[in-house]
Amino acid sequence: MKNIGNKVQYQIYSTMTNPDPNRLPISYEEWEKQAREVLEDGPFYYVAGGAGGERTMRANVAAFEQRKLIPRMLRNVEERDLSVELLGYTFPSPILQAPIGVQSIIHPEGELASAKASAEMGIPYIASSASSVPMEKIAEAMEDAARWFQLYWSKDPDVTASFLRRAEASGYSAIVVTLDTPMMAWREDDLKNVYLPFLIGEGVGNYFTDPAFNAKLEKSPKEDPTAAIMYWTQIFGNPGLTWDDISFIQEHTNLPVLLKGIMHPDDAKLALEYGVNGIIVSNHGGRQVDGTQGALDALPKVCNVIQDRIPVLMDSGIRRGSDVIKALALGAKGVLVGRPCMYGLAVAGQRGVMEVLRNIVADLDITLGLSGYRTVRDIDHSVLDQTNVEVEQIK
Ligand SMILES: Cc1cc2nc3c(=O)[nH]c(=O)nc-3n(C[C@H](O)[C@H](O)[C@H](O)COP(=O)(O)O)c2cc1C
Ligand SMILES: O=C(O)C(=O)c1ccccc1
Repeated sequence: MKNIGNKVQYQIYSTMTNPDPNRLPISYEEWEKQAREVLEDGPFYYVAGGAGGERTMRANVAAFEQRKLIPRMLRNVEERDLSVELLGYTFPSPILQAPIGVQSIIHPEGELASAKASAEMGIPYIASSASSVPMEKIAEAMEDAARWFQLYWSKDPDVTASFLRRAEASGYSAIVVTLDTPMMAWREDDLKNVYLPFLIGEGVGNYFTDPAFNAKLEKSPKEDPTAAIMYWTQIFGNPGLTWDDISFIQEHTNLPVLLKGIMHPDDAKLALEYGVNGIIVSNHGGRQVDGTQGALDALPKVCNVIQDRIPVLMDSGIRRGSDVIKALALGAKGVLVGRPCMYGLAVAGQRGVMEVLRNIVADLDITLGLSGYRTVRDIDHSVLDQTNVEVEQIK
């Protein structure tokens, strides 16, 4: 993706004399607005909403607003390179697609469209345990493109072990264990709309095709979907887990294990002690605990603990190129993009997700150069204004 920003800008401006009648939005706000127009209340608020009074969602955005970049001049930024190395793989940019379940409520092609968009762009795709279609179908659609599997750690250990086996067998190259969702949060929009997609059999593609899951049912999910959904609600999450259980995951996979949902520096310390291969600083896009710190604000202390021993990624609030730069400046090695991709999916399926990703990457490339950097690896906290922030947090 060398100088991709200039190429995308040129491509867009070159339609000036011959406008494209099917033009898609550019800004995050416009994508969200158009998604609102095409989705019913239930699905739209399921995606757009957060936990409680949405204070965490606002804190995520505010954290990016509060940090300020100070660009550097005259540093030859003619040839830029966005590539990064993560867990021994080289990726074209530090951007990954966040794991998002139940995409059938957003677009009929769901995960197959978003996964193909990722494959086309070379952007790693993190498939959710709660995908509408089984992980093998996503893998097939992506051919040999980079993909990780996000595990919802089931209360049924046979299901967990089976998911790990299936992910390895279908070519996923890392396991992302999401720790912040052992149960669904108090989500006011969904309660108001009386909307929970799983209860109507959406987002259970991996479970209903799983031999370990089906072995626990008297009748197959096809014969008795209600009983299968009931069993799913019992085993989906496990609030009883502790750090000592991490060994179960490590014993059941040869893939690198990343923990998603780490916010506290003491949990970062535990992640190191328990020998995981990476962490993702995240508050789940403000969908789990209302009133937490913005995820960006949790990064410096976490990175201080980790000291580059394992990669730290982050998500929750990434909307534009400059957000990516701020996250990298505070120690992240990569970032996950969530809702923006889903608004792209709602508005225009695979093409929509591709354009959302392409535009964030293009914006990142241009903003990187204009800030005085040729590669994302060169970014550090010196690009940030240190006034009015807790300087001691930034190392
Ligand atoms: C509709 C929706 C479904 C999600 N499903 C999952 C999931 O299945 N697994 C998971 O680990 N995170 C899930 N997330 C959280 C995302 O992976 C990510 O942490 C979050 O969206 C990042 O914040 P952002 O939307 O502000 O970019 C979901 C988020 C949304 C919006
Ligand atoms: O809605 C979510 O945020 C989420 O993570 C989830 C949880 C279970 C199934 C699907 C998505």
